[in-house]
Amino acid sequence: MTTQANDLAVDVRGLRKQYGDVTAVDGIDLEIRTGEVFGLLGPNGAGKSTTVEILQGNRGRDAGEVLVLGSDPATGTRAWRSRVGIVWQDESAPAELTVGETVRHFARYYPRPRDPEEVIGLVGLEAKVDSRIKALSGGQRRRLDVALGVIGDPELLLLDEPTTGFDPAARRQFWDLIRKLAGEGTTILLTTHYLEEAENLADRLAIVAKGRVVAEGEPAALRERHGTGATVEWTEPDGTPRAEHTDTPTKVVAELMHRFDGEIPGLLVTRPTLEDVYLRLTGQEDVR
Ligand SMILES: Nc1ncnc2c1ncn2[C@@H]1O[C@H](COP(=O)(O)OP(=O)(O)OP(=O)(O)O)[C@@H](O)[C@H]1O
Repeated sequence: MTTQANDLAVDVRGLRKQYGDVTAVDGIDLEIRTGEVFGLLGPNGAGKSTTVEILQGNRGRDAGEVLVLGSDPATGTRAWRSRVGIVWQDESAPAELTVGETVRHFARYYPRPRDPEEVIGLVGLEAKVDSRIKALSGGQRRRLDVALGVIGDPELLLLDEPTTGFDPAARRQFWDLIRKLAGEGTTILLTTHYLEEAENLADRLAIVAKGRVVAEGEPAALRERHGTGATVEWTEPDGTPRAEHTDTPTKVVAELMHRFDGEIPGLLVTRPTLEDVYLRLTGQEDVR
């Protein structure tokens, strides 16, 4: 099936960005379909933030074609900007203002904003509407950042490492929020270091390493495609644990059955996890 150009919220071909001697983005292609949650997953320094900044129109590029909601971000108009929601890292909203004041204030920048009270509810900050920003926890602060990112009712939301520094409970609450926004039809691009986050949220993801996309697709399909073989583990009669990596696990198990003449002690057959695939593709196998 070919994707129509107008089904794409983001269409990137051959993107390159150099900082002096450092090649941050080395020929990235990306297609993000309207309505999907897309994860850009990769280790530190892979080029994720640079890519997102270029999509936001906040950073120039050295080469490549980039269309975001049909426009080149480098020449994006004010009307285009109002259709793209950006969740800034370390948003510098005035600390003395309350949550309610801040969201209502930002709403005035947009031609067709969402209702501020509804957005505060959406991000789960109803109880904090009269709290000053400086009194919010890190996770609540991040929710406010998302509220400011969606107050203009964007078609596309760009989130750069939205949950870095969250505790596990805050991360899960944040995932619910992203799913809610996706359920309303917002196209979402998020970058993350966390494989679990990408696997839980993303309809499709691209794994980036050293400025290149090394794999792309639905999480389950990536595991299928790149996670070859299986590991068969068992225990020998003298108690020695054994493991064999193989492309034909059924054959190995059949041979073991024959040798043991029935039950195989400690039998375990495992396929590579997406984490194994990710670590291999990003050249981090040794960290396990
Ligand atoms: N303003 C800059 N000036 C010089 N080099 C930069 C600049 N911004 C990023 N880089 C370099 O470009 C490369 C890619 O950085 P980038 O921040 O895009 O990666 P990232 O995948 O977002 O990493 P992280 O997960 O650590 O945020 C890195 O080597 C980084 O040091």
